[in-house]
Amino acid sequence: MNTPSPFLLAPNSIQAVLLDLDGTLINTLDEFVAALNFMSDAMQLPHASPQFVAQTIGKGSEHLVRVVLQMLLLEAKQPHDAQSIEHMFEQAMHLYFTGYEAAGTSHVKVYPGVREGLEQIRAKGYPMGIVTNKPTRLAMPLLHDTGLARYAEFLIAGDTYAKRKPDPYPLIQACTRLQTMPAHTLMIGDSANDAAAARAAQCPIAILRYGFNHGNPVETIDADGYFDSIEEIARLLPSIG
Ligand SMILES: O=C(O)COP(=O)(O)O
Ligand SMILES: [Mg+2]
Repeated sequence: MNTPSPFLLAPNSIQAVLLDLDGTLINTLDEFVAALNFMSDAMQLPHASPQFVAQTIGKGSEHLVRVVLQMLLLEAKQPHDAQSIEHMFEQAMHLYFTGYEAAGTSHVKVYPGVREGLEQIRAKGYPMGIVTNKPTRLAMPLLHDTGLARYAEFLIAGDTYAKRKPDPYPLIQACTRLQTMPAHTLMIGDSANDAAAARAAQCPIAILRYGFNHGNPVETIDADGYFDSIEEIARLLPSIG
């Protein structure tokens, strides 16, 4: 851990940038909580705490809904087995999407330094792509309504391929689309999930300190550097355009 960092030692080897979405560009904790509360109300379950939601974000919607549902059933002392959970899971996913879409995008918070950083990265000549575990139907409106879509050449979402982060597959596909070698493609994320995918794809990985790292301190992530904003990362990258 914290061994020599290809990115920090050689920022001039970078030719393109990949961006995670939740916890990196935008903070949609309130939308996650609202969607899960909508689901809970319809299923007559208690509400999950925002803290529990924050530490469960980042591995895709199915993971979030499954873990929260299991936790709430235990809390409500509702008898359940693997089969009844599967049945309820389908209904829960449907309610979760309805709740998330009803929450809208008008209150979504773009983290400080994101717009400035992406503007600089683009001005310096780096093509960018987004690789998130969020499903396309939730990610696309967020990118358009926040105005962040204009910075990315493409969106690879949690349902674009059968495999998602921490699998390296979406990052390797992203490099193919950008026509850059993984070793020259910097991944910027907020969680151990992003770092595991980047390490396996052999992309350098920069981690933001402000996101959601499954409830663990960011310094426990095997990464090439930890940063307070995307603008700070942008300043390290030389102009290539
Ligand atoms: O788990 C999610 O829904 C999103 O996660 P990501 O944008 O951090 O990949
Ligand atoms: Mg994230």
